[in-house]
Amino acid sequence: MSSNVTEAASGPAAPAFARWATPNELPVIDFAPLAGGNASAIEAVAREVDAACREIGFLTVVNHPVPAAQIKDIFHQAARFFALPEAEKMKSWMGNSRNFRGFLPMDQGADQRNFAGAAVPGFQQHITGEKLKARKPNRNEAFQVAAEPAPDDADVGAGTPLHGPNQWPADLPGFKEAVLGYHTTMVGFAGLMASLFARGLGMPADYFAQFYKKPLIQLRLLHYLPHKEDIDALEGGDSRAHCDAGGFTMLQQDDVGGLEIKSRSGEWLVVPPVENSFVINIGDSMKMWTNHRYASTLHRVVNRYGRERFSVGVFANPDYHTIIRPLPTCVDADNPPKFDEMKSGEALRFLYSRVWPSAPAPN
Ligand SMILES: O=C(O)CCC(=O)C(=O)O
Ligand SMILES: [Fe+2]
Repeated sequence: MSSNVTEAASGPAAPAFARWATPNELPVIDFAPLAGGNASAIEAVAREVDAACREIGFLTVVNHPVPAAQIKDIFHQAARFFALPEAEKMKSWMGNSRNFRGFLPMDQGADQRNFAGAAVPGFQQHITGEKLKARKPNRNEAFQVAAEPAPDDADVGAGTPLHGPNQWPADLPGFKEAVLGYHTTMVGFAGLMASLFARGLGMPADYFAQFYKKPLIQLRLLHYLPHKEDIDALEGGDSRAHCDAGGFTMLQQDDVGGLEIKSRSGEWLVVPPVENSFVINIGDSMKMWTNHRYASTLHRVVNRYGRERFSVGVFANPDYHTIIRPLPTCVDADNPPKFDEMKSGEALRFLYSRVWPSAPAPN
């Protein structure tokens, strides 16, 4: 694994069809100063994060609080799960869930009969209208979970969308515990990120906490085979390039590489794998919250590297009932509000039901 970005930036593997992002384009931000609790050091980190979010909406974080052993283990768990026979994996098929939990096989899309939720102007524009019809499913297999609800969960009882059970493989000892353990750790890290965003946006550090009380934070294990098709097929109307939908994403990719982000000038930049780092990116919900001050940047994965690739994404979505309105610090005479309000849960349902399979809702 590359030990630093400079090495990756000048490494021999730079593909001809895209190029490595440089640290100027994709900042590498050191979180070590946060550990000391020094107020001005925290502000300085928040300002760096803020600048990256305004500019490209992606950043690489080193010296983050997630234990290296836990990261190693989640990749181990992902490899165990995806190595199961297809029939075993299909026992936890996402299409059996109404909450978009479970196994998503390669190349599988949604069923139009399950489309739900309402479109919001400015949100998930890569799937609105005709673009959705031209879009092919992703060429990866995935396994998705969210928080495990308590037996007496009020939202599950009330039938609130996106709340419900996970689907676990029957015969994979320790898998459920490890995956939920990683989820719990990442909920903590998401809280830290949210406090940095709030500081950078001139809001109280705990501002977002009120919207992350029972957050719909998803964990997605991903497995990609080497890409054989013509790469140009990913560029046009049928691109699987996308902007993330929720607040922000916290990603682990292995040392294969393959995550590419579209620069403002229209170039595809490869995100260099940096050992023990997280890639953090802004999703459409945070773009909306910040009245488009923060960039939600188009990205895709193309595994051009001849070996299988694993990644683990954590999607920090707020509580279902969150109403997103432009933050007061992001609105002024030069930046009038770009929208009135957005119902977070319904907006996420709009996306999920269009890209993933689902069991039909009860009548
Ligand atoms: O696998 C990756 O590196 C990124 C995956 C991704 O963009 C997503 O699942 O939203
Ligand atoms: Fe993404």
